[in-house]
Amino acid sequence: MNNKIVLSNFDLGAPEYWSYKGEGACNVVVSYTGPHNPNFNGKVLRFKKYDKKKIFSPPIASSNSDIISEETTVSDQKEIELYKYVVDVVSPLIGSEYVYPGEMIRVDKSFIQKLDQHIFNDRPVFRSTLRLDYSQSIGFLISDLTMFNEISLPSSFSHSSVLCIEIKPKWGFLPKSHPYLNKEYSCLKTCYCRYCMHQYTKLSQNQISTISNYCPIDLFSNDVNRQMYSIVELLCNPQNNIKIYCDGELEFTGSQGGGVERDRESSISTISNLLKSFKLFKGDQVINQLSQMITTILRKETVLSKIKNVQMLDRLDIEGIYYLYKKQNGENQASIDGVDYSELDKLDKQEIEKEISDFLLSSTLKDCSIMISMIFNHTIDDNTNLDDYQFINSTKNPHVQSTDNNNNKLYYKIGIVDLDTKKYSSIPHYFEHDQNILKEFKSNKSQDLKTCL
Ligand SMILES: O=P(O)(O)O[C@@H]1[C@@H](OP(=O)(O)O)[C@H](OP(=O)(O)O)[C@H](O)[C@H](OP(=O)(O)O)[C@H]1OP(=O)(O)O
Ligand SMILES: Nc1ncnc2c1ncn2[C@@H]1O[C@H](COP(=O)(O)OP(=O)(O)OP(=O)(O)O)[C@@H](O)[C@H]1O
Repeated sequence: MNNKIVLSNFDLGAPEYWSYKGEGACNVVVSYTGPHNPNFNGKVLRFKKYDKKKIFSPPIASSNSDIISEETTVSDQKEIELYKYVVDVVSPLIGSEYVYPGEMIRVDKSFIQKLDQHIFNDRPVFRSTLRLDYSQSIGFLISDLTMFNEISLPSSFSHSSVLCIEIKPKWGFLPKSHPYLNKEYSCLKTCYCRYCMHQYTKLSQNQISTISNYCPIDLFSNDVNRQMYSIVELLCNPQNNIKIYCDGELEFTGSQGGGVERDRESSISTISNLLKSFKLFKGDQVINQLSQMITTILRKETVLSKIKNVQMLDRLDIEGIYYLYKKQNGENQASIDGVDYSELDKLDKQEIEKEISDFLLSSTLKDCSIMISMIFNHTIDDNTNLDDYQFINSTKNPHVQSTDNNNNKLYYKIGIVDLDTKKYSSIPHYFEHDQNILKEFKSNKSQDLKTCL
């Protein structure tokens, strides 16, 4: 295998050629909207934001023999490590067909500074306090997963809009019961999923205004009705878990995703009107038809099971991992009555390292997003039977016959984004966060709340 990573030098043109596309907690993504350029059409750039915790990042000579470059900063080194992690570790586990690591490119610092100013007013206010990291000189040039540029579609699709649904599914499994789990909460922890419990903390901190009925256990369940229900609930209460792009533009998300705060009815009508305006859907059943469409695509693919399998590398739960973390760091472990750590004490040094690295890998997949873009050339109405449609993964079938009858065909592609590494040093925070979520949930959940099993 060729391990050399080439840092390509591109003239990215004027910062004004790039438009704000989206962002999460750590990265900003811009898409190319400048004059025709085969290097950039249908591509996005992903840049890191300034990391508050970073103390100092002087330029240093590259010590990494895998890298072909003249000079890299500490901040750049992190990006290079991230790239290698996605390509060498994550991609083989979740399937290279779903991973678009893109190309690592060298970027002029003044470009980043100017781009930062250019996009500032388009960014959600609650995110915009963290500016782009001016010390970086590396960016990622990635295929725009909201579009279909690199795939040749039949000419009858040339006037159809591209619909892209992005889902941040979160944790799709329940932990096993372990003898070292905090007894006060262990019954809750094994019956209610992390997402559903976390809703109560988010509500108490005014991050959300209503508890969502979306449950990741439904989405990952493989039960078609539970899956469809989960997508409907995501659409009705989007928070930061669902986004809708039409022709590459972000048109709908929740307030936590950078959108407007809406109630259930308003979300339903906004989505229905939006998809009707793009002539993608018509009638009264837009939400149900859309959720069936997404469910059908996900069920044809292995993306959910692959994500869940990696998430389940969290075998010991954060309560076990934090115990091992403290042991590694020589911290005193207070013995708690009735709590049995013997299972953990049996692990040797290598086994502890393996459990912790698998836990961090799992944490990456607990926070990733799935982008599903689709294109179809007939408006879907209430009478459209989606079972009559042929759902075609366009990346697996790139050679489309233009003479085919394309009336009942829907082409889609899927990419998983945000596969960033999670930090070892975050383990104490993860433990504290976990216990706070459990505490808040225990004091506020109603007696008759249905479990996530
Ligand atoms: O811990 P969680 O489940 O709240 O996840 C965090 C996300 O919150 P969410 O619950 O999805 O709203 C959080 O998302 P938001 O900033 O809330 O949109 C980040 O993705 C965060 O990642 P990082 O630590 O900044 O790399 C996520 O932190 P990690 O736990 O993945 O490190
Ligand atoms: N390849 C891509 N094509 C199109 N849009 C993308 C692509 N990658 C990311 N995006 C958009 O940009 C947004 C932010 O990207 P990303 O999730 O990587 O940021 P992040 O800061 O790492 O997120 P998080 O808060 O989850 O850590 C995504 O939610 C998605 O809408």
